[in-house]
Amino acid sequence: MSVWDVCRDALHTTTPTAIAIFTAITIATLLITRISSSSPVGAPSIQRQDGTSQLVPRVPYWIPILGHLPNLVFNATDFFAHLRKTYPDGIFALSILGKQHSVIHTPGLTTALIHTKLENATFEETSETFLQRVFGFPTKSMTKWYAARDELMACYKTLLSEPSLGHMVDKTATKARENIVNLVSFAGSPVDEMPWERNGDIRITKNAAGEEVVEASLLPLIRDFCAHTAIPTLMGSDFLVNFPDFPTSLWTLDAGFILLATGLPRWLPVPVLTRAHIAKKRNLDWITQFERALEKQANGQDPGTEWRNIGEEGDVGSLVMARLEVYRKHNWTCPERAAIELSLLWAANANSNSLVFWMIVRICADPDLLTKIREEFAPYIHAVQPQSDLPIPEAPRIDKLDVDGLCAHCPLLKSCYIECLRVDTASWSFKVVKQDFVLQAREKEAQAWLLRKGQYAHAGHDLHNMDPAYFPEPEVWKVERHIKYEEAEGEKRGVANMGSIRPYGGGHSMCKGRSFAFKECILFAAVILALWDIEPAGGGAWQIPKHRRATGVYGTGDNVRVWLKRRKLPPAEG
Ligand code: HEM
Repeated sequence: MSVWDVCRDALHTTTPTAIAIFTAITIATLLITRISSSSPVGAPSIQRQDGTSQLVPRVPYWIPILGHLPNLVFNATDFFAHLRKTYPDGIFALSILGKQHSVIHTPGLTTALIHTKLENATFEETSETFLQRVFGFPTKSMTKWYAARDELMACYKTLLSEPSLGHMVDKTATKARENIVNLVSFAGSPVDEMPWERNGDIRITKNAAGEEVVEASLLPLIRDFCAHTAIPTLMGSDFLVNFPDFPTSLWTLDAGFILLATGLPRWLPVPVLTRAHIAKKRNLDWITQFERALEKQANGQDPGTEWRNIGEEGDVGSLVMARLEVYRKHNWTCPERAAIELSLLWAANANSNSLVFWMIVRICADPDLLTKIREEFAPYIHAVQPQSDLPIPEAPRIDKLDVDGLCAHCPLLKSCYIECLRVDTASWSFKVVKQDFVLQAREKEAQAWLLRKGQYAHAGHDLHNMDPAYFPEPEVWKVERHIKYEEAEGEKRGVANMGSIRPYGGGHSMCKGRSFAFKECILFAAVILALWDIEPAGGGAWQIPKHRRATGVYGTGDNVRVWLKRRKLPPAEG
């Protein structure tokens, strides 16, 4: 007898009285849950003696245990927009699977949370869970992790400060200059395509004017172009030559990030999860081979012909080289090292590359803005068309590229970057509360809130970014929002800055790649727009693609098909 037969028989044999009792119990349970869940979190006995700190207001819910989980699964965006309005003081508490989660959405409280002392609240447990479940760090090696953690963290100064940051940016710029002429190669056959074209479903066709154009899917094309251009800066020039499918496998892991983070086993029949497990293993194998080659090189042995550049001064980036010393000092195995580097490569690509995609879409969708941006960056990036008598024209060439100038003197381009971080990014900072503590913004007479041990605290940066109290018409992408004009030397100069937007989190766990991310996003957007004309496939107006939630910068499920053609450039002199 099937389960269905059992249920049908049960329904037939159930008396109307039993159904009435069941319905009454269900309604009573829902009502009791709704009423009992509407008091503040925690017992009144823990209210502070001075009576100044309040318990976090709890959002009522109907279903025991699940709490607000259904709201998050089915309608998170509207649910949070409603809560932001209902709790204008900037904090409310949700219940999910019996755990209390306080969510913060005002800048003052966010600053207080991200700068709170580590003994009050910390992100570390969560990042360790990610390290093990998503990036494959062996659980049995955690003591090694604790012993080396501070030294490994200290290596991040190479990402944040000069001269190493400048070297990274220079290397990325050199590679970008080289690669951008073949953003699409017009090769006509998959074997001859550039590695970043392979996921872009490339076709050569003609536009209405009869010009040859390449039709491509924009998100995979941009994402892979950025990955193939920036990863050598961290991992050296051999890594992607040996493992050209690494970025594709990284996106597969990224698509299953949340499922991997839950710790669900590999054998569960969930295709995204299975693919993510396979991708994780493949990526770890590849990075382990890289680590073995680095180790051989460090021991004065031959790493093999496929790693011929690994020993060149400056080929592998300073962060990876600095960490190599720590790994060797603490006797880490190559698979242990690989997990840490996989987490770095994910962090370095998952957000920036999609952000460049959004910048290109938003700028190209507004032809006036595109013209102004090209005028703005013209003094810092210049490309020419070399003349030739041959029937096939030579590839264009960037003869000037000044990344510092692009970053410092192009407020409109910078404001595009900031507006995309506001609209197209949904990062949250997340902490586990380790002991009861009072959270209070620094403004005068700000309300103090009591957070309790064992709860979770989240700063929902996107809730603030979409708050009409701070950003009028928040859902509209407006580039001018972040620019202020100042008088300097008799001239009006625009200056763009982040204001209260915090896409990189803050405090102890703040993004370590933020300075590099800013420079590479500006660089990539500028080189793409300087050399290429991009329009929707088939012509016509752009449709802004719909967001699909990701871990930070949004992705999209829409296939944005575009036509790309080389811009008409001035002839090279001489
Ligand atoms: C637009 C691009 C990027 C965005 C929006 C972004 C955002 C973030 C966020 C929100 C965090 C967590 C912060 C917190 O918990 O408070 C983070 C962590 C991190 N990011 Fe980024 N990131 C970007 C690019 C990069 C790049 C290019 C790199 C490396 C080159 C990088 C390296 C890291 C690292 C190593 C961490 C972990 C920090 C830690 O555990 O202490 N990120 N990022």
